[in-house]
Amino acid sequence: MAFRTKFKHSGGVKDPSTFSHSGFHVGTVSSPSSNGLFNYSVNTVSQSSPPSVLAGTGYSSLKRRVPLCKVDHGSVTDWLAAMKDSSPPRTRSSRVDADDMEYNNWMESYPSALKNFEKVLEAAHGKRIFVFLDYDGTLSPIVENPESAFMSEEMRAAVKEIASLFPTAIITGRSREKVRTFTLTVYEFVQLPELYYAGSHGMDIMGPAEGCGGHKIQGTRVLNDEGNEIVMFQPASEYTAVMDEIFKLLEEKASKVNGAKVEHNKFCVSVHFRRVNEEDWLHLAEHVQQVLRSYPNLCLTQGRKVLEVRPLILWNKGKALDYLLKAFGFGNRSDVFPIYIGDDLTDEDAFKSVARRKHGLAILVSNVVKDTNATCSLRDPSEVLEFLRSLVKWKRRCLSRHLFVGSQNILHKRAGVGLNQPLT
Ligand SMILES: O=P(O)(O)OC[C@H]1O[C@H](O[C@H]2O[C@H](CO)[C@@H](O)[C@H](O)[C@H]2O)[C@H](O)[C@@H](O)[C@@H]1O
Repeated sequence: MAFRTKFKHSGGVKDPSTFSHSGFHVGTVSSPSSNGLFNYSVNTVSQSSPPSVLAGTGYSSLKRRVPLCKVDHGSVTDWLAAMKDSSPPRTRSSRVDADDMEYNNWMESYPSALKNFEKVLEAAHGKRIFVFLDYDGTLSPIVENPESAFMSEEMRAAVKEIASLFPTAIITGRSREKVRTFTLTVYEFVQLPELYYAGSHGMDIMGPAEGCGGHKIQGTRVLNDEGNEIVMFQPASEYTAVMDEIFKLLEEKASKVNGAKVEHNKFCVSVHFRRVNEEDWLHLAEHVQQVLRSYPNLCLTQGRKVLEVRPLILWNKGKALDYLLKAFGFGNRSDVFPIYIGDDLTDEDAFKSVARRKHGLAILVSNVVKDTNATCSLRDPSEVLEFLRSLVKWKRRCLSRHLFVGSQNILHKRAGVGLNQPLT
């Protein structure tokens, strides 16, 4: 079974693989292979055919189209509309029946990866699984204060086990390196040295140094604390100073808006509006837009109640996933099976990257209806935990079966019996 999606992208975009981010763009994207102009208007995700993942579970057409990407400086009211679009005001507990029905219909198109776990295994059969995890909203629940988004000990234990069985990386908007003493890095939240980390939405990668088919991958080789060679790759390294500058400007502007919070995530500055009254959102957006006007080489993307300013380069979580697979030595292999789990707009680039591959699984974490390039879903981090545990259990079963067959063969050999003959 192939885990691939076929989506129609509208808004004048021919090749979704060329998107740089899911978000607003301010200015143009420079690409070495283009004339520097990368013009498109609105990237919407819509479905024209059912995703083939977990085929047979049925399909209900979802007519709604939600813009994922607003391009050009646009009017600030467009920004505001998108801020509201991506911030469903109600929680599931307070949703009315009609919404539940809509959600159930949606689940037919994006079936639960947990309820269909056997099908997941079937699809992954004989392939090498790589696990990619987003952090906020995937491993940790969304909370009011970004500094308190801790993952549970159970989740940490499950991720640790996953990493002992599959190459595993965290791809997050958070900072990988310490930028400010009082801001926690993603590593300080996860605390697992056995993982690889890509911070700043994939723009700050610490990955394995194996390379693909003997070819060296881009990046600087360094030794980690365990003495292993790793590779560091920062495609936006020349933006370090400008990001420091923009952080200061945005922090100053945001201080005028009650509840706004600005986070320095190294190659991305996040302006949080979760604790800002809705009537002040426009005010905040205006401030951000005003600052950005003087920085045509930066762009704005959007996450869960957060506006994120980042370098305008052709790099995103999807590119980071591709880079890491290459770094693991599996860039061009057809037997790789990446599993990517994420909850946010910025994860859509990674979902697209998985969809472009022959095999793999893109899982959206959501308990509300969302347009997405993922092929299946999990409701919330507690289901992510269950899914990871199932994966661990299954892999352990496979390994012990292997071990059992291996030891049987040794016994057969010792007894001088043919390998396929039963021992009497
Ligand atoms: O790529 P991710 O790992 O999902 O990180 C994206 C952003 O996540 C954080 O913000 C989000 O989670 C906060 C804590 O639950 C929540 O308060 C906020 O509203 C969300 O947007 C993080 O603070 C950002 O720096 C990340 O870029």
